[in-house]
Amino acid sequence: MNDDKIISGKLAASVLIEDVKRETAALAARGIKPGLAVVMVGDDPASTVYVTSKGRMADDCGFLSRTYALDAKSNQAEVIELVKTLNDDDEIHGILIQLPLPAGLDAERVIQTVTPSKDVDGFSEINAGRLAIGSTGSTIVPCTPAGCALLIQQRLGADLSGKRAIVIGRSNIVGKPMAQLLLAANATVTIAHSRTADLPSLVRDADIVVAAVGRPEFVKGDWIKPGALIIDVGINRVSRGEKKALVGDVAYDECYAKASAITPVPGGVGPMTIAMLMKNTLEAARRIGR
Ligand SMILES: Nc1nc(=O)c2c([nH]1)NC[C@@H]1CN(c3ccc(C(=O)N[C@@H](CCC(=O)O)C(=O)O)cc3)C=[N+]21
Repeated sequence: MNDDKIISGKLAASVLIEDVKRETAALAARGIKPGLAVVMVGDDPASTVYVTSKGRMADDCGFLSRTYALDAKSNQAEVIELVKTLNDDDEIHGILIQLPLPAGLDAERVIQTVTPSKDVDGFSEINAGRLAIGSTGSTIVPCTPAGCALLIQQRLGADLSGKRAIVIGRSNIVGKPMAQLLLAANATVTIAHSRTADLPSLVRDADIVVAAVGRPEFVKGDWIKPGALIIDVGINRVSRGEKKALVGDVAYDECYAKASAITPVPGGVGPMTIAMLMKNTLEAARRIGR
């Protein structure tokens, strides 16, 4: 079971978490305890699971962890009010608005209410803009693409000069920031999406494939250039006969056969997302400095 073609996000995440724990203990000596607030509206079962595991991980790291579970019928003003209160709360260094928000709430407005220094998801205009202009320093990078970039770097090195990457998906949460990170690492980047023509032929040119489309087993093995590195961001719950299974956005077995390396689902990108959230919260606490 030691297949080095499989990129274990689970393992890489546990290494990151050990770092975070050590650095959190060191910050405690300066009287700083990172505080993470997760705001969830409604009771979507998948969101409940994610929020619980984020809270547990924050506790594990030695953070202050607070979860706000608001009623599904909360109105815009109530949610905004809570976010503003957290912006001003000295115990809180990171604020995460669990997505999706119920229809009827303006998610974009809620997200943009989070003060950029506490925006540990990296979704604010300031953090997205800093990433886009290649600003180093205080940018907070969205957790999922940051985790993917680290996995890519661990396999291929920090400099992707001469490599072609394709990002399938153009969301603000994954696709766009992922493309920025690949570009910053000198890759030649294509962003594909639902309106892209002849996706298979674009994928066939790519040395790095990042699939973030949200469609189960969408990327096929015969699209993959032999030796490509595949990062599967998808998490799709599907029925397999009687059973339920978790599958990614790539058809795993056939893509595995062609790839030099591939992330599994589960145990790939998911755990890296949570680890990066902890890292972003620690970093926010260190910068805020109280
Ligand atoms: N503001 C915001 N930020 C997010 O980062 C965010 C969000 N909203 N909304 C929902 C998505 C989803 N997400 C996951 C994180 C970890 C796993 C994870 O650790 N998955 C495990 C187990 C999966 C399972 O068994 O369900 C794995 O892939 O191995 C999955 C999904 C973060 N999200």
